[in-house]
Amino acid sequence: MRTALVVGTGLIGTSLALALTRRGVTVHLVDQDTDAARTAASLGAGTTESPGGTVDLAIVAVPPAYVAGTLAALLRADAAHGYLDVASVKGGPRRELEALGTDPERLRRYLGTHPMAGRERSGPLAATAELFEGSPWVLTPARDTDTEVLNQALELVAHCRAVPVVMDGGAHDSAVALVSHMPQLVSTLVAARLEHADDTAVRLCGQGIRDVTRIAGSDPAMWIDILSANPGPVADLLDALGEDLGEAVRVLRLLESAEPARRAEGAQGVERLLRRGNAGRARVPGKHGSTPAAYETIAVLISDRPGELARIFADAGRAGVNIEDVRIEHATGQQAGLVQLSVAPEAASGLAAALRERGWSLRA
Ligand SMILES: NC(=O)c1ccc[n+]([C@@H]2O[C@H](COP(=O)([O-])OP(=O)(O)OC[C@H]3O[C@@H](n4cnc5c(N)ncnc54)[C@H](O)[C@@H]3O)[C@@H](O)[C@H]2O)c1
Ligand SMILES: O=C(O)C(=O)C[C@]1(C(=O)O)C=C[C@@H](O)C=C1
Repeated sequence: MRTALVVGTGLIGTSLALALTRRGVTVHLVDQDTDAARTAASLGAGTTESPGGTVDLAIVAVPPAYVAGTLAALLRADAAHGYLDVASVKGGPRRELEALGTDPERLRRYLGTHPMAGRERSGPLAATAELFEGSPWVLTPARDTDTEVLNQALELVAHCRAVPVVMDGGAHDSAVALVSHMPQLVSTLVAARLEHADDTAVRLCGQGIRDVTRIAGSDPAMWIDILSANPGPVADLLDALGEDLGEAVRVLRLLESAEPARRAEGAQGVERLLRRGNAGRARVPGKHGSTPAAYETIAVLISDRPGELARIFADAGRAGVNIEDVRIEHATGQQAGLVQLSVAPEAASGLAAALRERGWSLRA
């Protein structure tokens, strides 16, 4: 990739533009707020000059509600060879693009992505080139996504030193409901309890409450968009959390009892909740690089036809396997390449069998 167009030069757009510029890519910056684009340029993220032609990759980093409209306009203008967005929800933008009547041939050149890194602050001044380092970056290719665009996305992720994770768009939206959207609301609700709290209590805030409420400082406008695009799964999770809260209240009331047996039952109930929390917390992975995971690699031969890579990812998705990393070797002068898929060891043999069944050739 030699040239890129970044539309939306806030936190995410400017951060990835900084990373691309550092790797020698010429980045053109556009924002409906010209001050934001100028600020990004002054930080060294690229130029506000128009590309004056088709760029290699257009990256749309505007709030979720404006993603489909922005992409549709870029696609109509043939602004780039490949198109990505980075919105926090994936089902909505694609459906909207289809509903806008986007030519299916052009739609193949679009890939929905989502970097799982961010901050509670918005705008170009909050950006850093290192924002995505070691974090997952989800790619959601459709069955017919152009392989070249998928490769461009992998190049972007590599330039940002993030870790590509390939997923189906719907599975992505369910997963982020659990690991991002529900936590945002819970942090918000805990912080909201402080709004009218007594100063004597607020003065005592230590690191615990800072950790729990950091993301409560996020931009409401952005989160209205995100939650509007994923309300059902988040509401279901909060329903379940409400049951846990009910249980927490029940066992705490037991602890208030004068009867030793009821107090003992209460203590056991509290311990159960705390241990479940320990178990959940233990599953939160460190950033890639800090706790390296041992993956197994499956090598698949592909022909140089459009859509081959997207087809492998779709087949892995159907087999229920998450691809943790991917490397592609193109054999020079040959109409073939080798795709190295890294997966969790327990998933490797199942994935190999599923791919063989679907006609793929695996290299030992
Ligand atoms: N903030 C995060 O932690 C985070 C993390 C991952 C992905 N995302 C996603 O990245 C995208 C951008 O988020 P952000 O945090 O950088 O927001 P931001 O508010 O910092 O930046 C958004 C920028 O988009 C511009 N903009 C809005 N509408 C536009 C339009 N129609 N055309 C051109 N520019 C327009 C705004 O002026 C603003 O500068 C969102 O889709 C969000 O879901 C955010
Ligand atoms: O750490 C933060 O402040 C974030 O905003 C990060 C976070 C997240 O929930 O992990 C928030 C929303 C984005 O879609 C992706 C990342």
